[in-house]
Amino acid sequence: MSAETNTPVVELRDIHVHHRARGGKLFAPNIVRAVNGVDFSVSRGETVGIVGESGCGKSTLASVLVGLQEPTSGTVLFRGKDASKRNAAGRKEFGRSVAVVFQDPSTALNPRLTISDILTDPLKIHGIGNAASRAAKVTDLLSVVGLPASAASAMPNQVSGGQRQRVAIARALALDPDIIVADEPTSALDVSVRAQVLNLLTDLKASLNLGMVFISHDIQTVRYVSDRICVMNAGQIVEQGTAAQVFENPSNEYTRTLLGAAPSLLQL
Ligand SMILES: Nc1ncnc2c1ncn2[C@@H]1O[C@H](COP(=O)(O)OP(=O)(O)OP(=O)(O)O)[C@@H](O)[C@H]1O
Repeated sequence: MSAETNTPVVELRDIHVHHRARGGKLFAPNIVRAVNGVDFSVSRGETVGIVGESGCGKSTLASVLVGLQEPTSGTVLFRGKDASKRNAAGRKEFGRSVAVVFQDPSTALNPRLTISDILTDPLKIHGIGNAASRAAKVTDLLSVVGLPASAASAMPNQVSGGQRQRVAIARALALDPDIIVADEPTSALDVSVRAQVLNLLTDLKASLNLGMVFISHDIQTVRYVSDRICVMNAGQIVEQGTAAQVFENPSNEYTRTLLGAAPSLLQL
């Protein structure tokens, strides 16, 4: 891990992601501008919230941030260097440094692997350690996310939804990342465990000095965890600032609409 806190680990410059949608014609396809000119950065030690309604491009932006999706145009910088110009080792380093936690742990975890195998896989893929050190790492990871060591031998469907999301978080931590991108990490969970998982993420971010990108449609949840908030609408970041700035003095009409429609943390 890098000790620097202020240099962005990932920086996006004028990112566009366009998808071909259904319909249209061969020479006149329907184009969805899922992300439409976004500048964004995240450093260690900060939580950046991305909030916006369903379909505004949050998940597409997340997949560019973690290197799963190539933008149609624009530049992704990883530790200050153009990620697209990195060699295989550099791309592997990107994958190691920026981890992702998806919305639904039931689909994000391989149901045929034990939890131990799920946590060991990233270490094997990156050639880290031997059998003994990996087993010790699994025990460590489980403890960090508040699960007993005995969970290692369980299958994902033998633990609760909240525990499964803890396993997904442990997997994200396996390679000692700089940044965790959490895409609606509590939305698929029972209301009763949402706050626990949210608190786990914020505690881990603080204790490990991680950078976190927290993506949600719920502006109150984003406010609870974020140092800085980006409001997204129709593929663009229409407002950004500290939680206080965005909540107390929103400059954009869309932000005011979101705030007006915001339910509350009671939904957690
Ligand atoms: N592979 C794809 N092909 C075509 N259109 C896509 C594709 N992926 C996303 N889109 C479209 O791009 C837009 C942005 O989608 P995206 O999933 O990034 O939004 P989101 O804010 O994360 O929404 P949600 O919270 O519902 O996932 C939507 O209109 C979506 O239908």
